[in-house]
Amino acid sequence: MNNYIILVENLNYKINGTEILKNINFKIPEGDFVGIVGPNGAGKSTLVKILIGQITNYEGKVIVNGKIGYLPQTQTINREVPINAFQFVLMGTYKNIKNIEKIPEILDEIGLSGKENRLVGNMSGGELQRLSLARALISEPDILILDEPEAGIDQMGKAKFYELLEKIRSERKITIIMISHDIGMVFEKCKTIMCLNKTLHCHGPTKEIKPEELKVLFPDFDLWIRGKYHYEKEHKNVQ
Ligand SMILES: Nc1ncnc2c1ncn2[C@@H]1O[C@H](COP(=O)(O)OP(=O)(O)OP(=O)(O)O)[C@@H](O)[C@H]1O
Repeated sequence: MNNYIILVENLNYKINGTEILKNINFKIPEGDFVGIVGPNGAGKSTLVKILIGQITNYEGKVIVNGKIGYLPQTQTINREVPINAFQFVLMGTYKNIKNIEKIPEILDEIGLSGKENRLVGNMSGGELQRLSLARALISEPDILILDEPEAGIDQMGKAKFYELLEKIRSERKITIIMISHDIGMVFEKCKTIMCLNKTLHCHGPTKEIKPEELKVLFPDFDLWIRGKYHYEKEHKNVQ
């Protein structure tokens, strides 16, 4: 595969002599929707910090062929800061203040049309997640990277958010990389799965990865699979 938007070769990263990531190799093609799964402490957030340039003292080759929009976990957002939705999205314009004109359009795209004046502190977890998405999109990224977008959102909010992500991916033709602990949703929504536990345990198209392959990494995996079937049975036709 020659066409890639991200290339990682022989990546190794240690903290105080402890191996955090070991000999990681992968390519991500343009337009992919990748779910990164792995147990707690597997190195998922560390890998993302390397991709977004927050960690630089690694060994190996990391090439990113595009602009990244990053969504941190919603819980890291300080709701006490008295700003409204418009001002929150404005933060994402960073070096390109001209994009300010696109804020109403982007709020419309993420389903918060006309909510410019709503205080961020009064928003639900799901609304805040979508607003973070707007903040990341305002810089018109080629790659969207999300860290556990399901954290703090109820099941229905999650399903809607994943549908929105898929719509944005296909309409804007961007690449999405998402860390997730929701294996059921990852199997359902992502095109590709990357399973990390210090080394890259497996990486490939979702339909070619067997849930059993992930069992060794997730002791309570059966629970997640049951959750997936519950979702399919109970909520499939709910909009
Ligand atoms: N600044 C740091 N100093 C020491 N150890 C660290 C530091 N940052 C991360 N680690 C360690 O690196 C390992 C990987 O952490 P990381 O946060 O990348 O895992 P993760 O897969 O994202 O975990 P989780 O699913 O729990 O968020 C963990 O063992 C963690 O304790």
